[in-house]
Amino acid sequence: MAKGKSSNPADAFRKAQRAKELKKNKEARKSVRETQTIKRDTRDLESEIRSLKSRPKLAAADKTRLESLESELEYVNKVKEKYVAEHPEARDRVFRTHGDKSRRLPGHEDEDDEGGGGGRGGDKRLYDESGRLRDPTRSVYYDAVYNPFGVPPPGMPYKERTPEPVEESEEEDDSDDDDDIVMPEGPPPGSSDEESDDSDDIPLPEGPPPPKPPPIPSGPSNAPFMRPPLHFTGPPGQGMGMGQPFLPFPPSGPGFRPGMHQPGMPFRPPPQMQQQPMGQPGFRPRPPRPPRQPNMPHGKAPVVQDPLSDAPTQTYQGYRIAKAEGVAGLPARPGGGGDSAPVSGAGSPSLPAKPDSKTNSPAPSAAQIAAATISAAPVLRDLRKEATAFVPRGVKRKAAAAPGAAAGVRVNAAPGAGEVDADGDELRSKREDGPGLLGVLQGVFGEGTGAGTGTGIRQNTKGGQLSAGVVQESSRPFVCSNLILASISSPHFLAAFFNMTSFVFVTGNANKLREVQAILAAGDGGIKVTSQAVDVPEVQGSTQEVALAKCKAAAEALGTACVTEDTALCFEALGGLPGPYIKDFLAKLGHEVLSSNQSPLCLVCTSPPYIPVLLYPSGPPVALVMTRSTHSQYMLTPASLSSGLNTLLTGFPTTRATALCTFAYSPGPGSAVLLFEGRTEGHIVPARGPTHFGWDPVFAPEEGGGKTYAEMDGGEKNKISHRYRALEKLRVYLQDKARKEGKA
Ligand SMILES: O=c1[nH]c(=O)c2ncn([C@@H]3O[C@H](COP(=O)(O)OP(=O)(O)OP(=O)(O)O)[C@@H](O)[C@H]3O)c2[nH]1
Ligand SMILES: [Mg+2]
Repeated sequence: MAKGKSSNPADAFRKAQRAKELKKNKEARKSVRETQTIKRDTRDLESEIRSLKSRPKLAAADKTRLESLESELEYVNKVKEKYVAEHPEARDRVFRTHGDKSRRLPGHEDEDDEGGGGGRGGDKRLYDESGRLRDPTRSVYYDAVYNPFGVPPPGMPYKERTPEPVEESEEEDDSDDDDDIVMPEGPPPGSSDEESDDSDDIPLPEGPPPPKPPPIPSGPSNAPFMRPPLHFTGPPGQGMGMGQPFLPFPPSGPGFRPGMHQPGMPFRPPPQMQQQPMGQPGFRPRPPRPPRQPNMPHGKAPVVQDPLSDAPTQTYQGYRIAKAEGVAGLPARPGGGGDSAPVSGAGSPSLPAKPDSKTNSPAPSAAQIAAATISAAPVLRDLRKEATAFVPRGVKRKAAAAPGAAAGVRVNAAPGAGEVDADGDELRSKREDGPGLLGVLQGVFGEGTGAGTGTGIRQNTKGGQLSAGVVQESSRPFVCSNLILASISSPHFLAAFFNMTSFVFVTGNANKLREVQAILAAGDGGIKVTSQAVDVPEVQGSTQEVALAKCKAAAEALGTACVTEDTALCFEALGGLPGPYIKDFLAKLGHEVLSSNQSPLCLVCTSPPYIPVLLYPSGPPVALVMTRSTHSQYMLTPASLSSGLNTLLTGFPTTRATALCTFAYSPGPGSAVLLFEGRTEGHIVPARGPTHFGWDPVFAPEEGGGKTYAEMDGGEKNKISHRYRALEKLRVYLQDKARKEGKA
């Protein structure tokens, strides 16, 4: 592989294309510059040179300036000479300075001398008597549809666009006409140009000059402004002034203005009116200018946009349109028959179709040519097309795919968010109804009834908003907004609005406290418990007396409201004993010695006959205590009352017992104490189950299905226990009390 060359043929091709393009652009720019140089008017240059030379003494700066001007003039003339050598017929248009009369064709010596001001003749030559521009198409503001008079916007100075070489020559022709200069015989200068896509040079047509234009029918000479026809709708190749009959224009009444298109009548503007009366020698009808294409600058659209050119910038759209329609559709200009108007064959059904080079359509006949009409239909701009000319291709493709969407193919920008309807709007599917906040609250606090009292939540519609009410005794619902509902879960709110209260439970028994908390937690809530261990003396007496004394002492010790609890286990057979003294009994006796889950006790008699005796704890509560009576003999004696709480009832006809719980509430020191009792009936049975809480193993409640308290789990016991029943009464009291206090 050669060094420095790309191994990628695609890259190499791209580079070659790029180089080719750059070269072409460079040549195009060069060509444009040369074109501008060729058409440059050197009179100002020569005038300044003469002025400088006429001075007796030149300063250094003036000398430099003179040299620069001379050098510049020499360069311009050199370029012009070169061009004239290739296009001799263009000599007069190229050399038109005062100092270069020698270079001009005979008969043109006086040209430009009359103008005085040169150039474009000043204001008086710009405007006609009625103050309108003689040639509005030269105005940079000219638009065939929107500004046919070329009037500058308010506050803006009038500016002329830079003419193309061809137009320059026309311009000169026009000025010649204006100056009443008799034109020499021969082809008009304007016919020397040839339209071409390639603007690299100024091609001049070969062959004979075009014939003289046909006579123009006379029109109203007092027409204030006549615009050249916009469209020549004759067959291609037959431009104006090609010997074809020029169709007469419809008569125009006084005050006729371009653009006043009468309905149902094709608009055919009259030919350009010149100051010189038509028909006089020297009069040459101005050839029609090509109509301005939408978004195209005036005049021809050069294929290559020269950034250095002072010509109005041509838009891309204009270039595309010119290339696709205008330039491609321009007829060949045989021999240069003056400026050609774009030919439209497809625009009118009465006109012959434009010949297609691909299909080798025959050339239009004379009849077709004769039937050609000039159309001045306004050029309608497709603004939408213009605006979207630069839309990226990818977007266009998507837009082109849009009809598919109409056929049902839709893009859901939020998949999963839901179905869309025919209009693409999301269909709001009904969500499954959940309990919602209201439902949750109602599940917790109940659903308040309309007129009754009690606590509950119910929906209330007010002002379209979901509200909730708490039905209380007053039957006056508390209405709150959704925002307040959101804060209902706070304990403070619950305590305040649902009569939640708390109390201090004075006890030294952890098992008691645990059960109280569990019972309250399993209930309908609303009561918080804190515990305090206070060593208070327990008096003797009935359960009530003991409970009252205990609570009173606790309240006084604490100096505040409190709750105490006292438990009694009352054996029926013993007249209610141990009752409130069960704690001491339990402490002394404990549980029974034998229990069903213990291994059989093997007793061995050490005296003759030494018969081993196996004793099992089943059967009647017979407990035998083996005592040594002699040194060689052991005796089995009943255990009797000597051991175990459950053995207290041995020999008694009933084992029935009552578990009694008494809660005592003191509102405070010195206040009356309230008692709340709960009872659970059962039997004293041999101990079964865990032994961690008092006499639970030996108490079998009647509702327990034969189980002892100890054999039940916490939940089971707390539903039927003496403590639960007493506590429930206390809760109801405290909540009612709180409600009443809250109400007050
Ligand atoms: O098996 C049991 N199941 C129970 O449900 C239960 N409740 C109380 N007890 C026991 O009965 C005596 C009560 O005496 P008691 O009321 O004076 O209680 P206490 O002194 O332990 O505490 P407190 O007085 O500080 O509250 C104490 O030995 C408690 O252990 C229970 N035993
Ligand atoms: Mg106690």
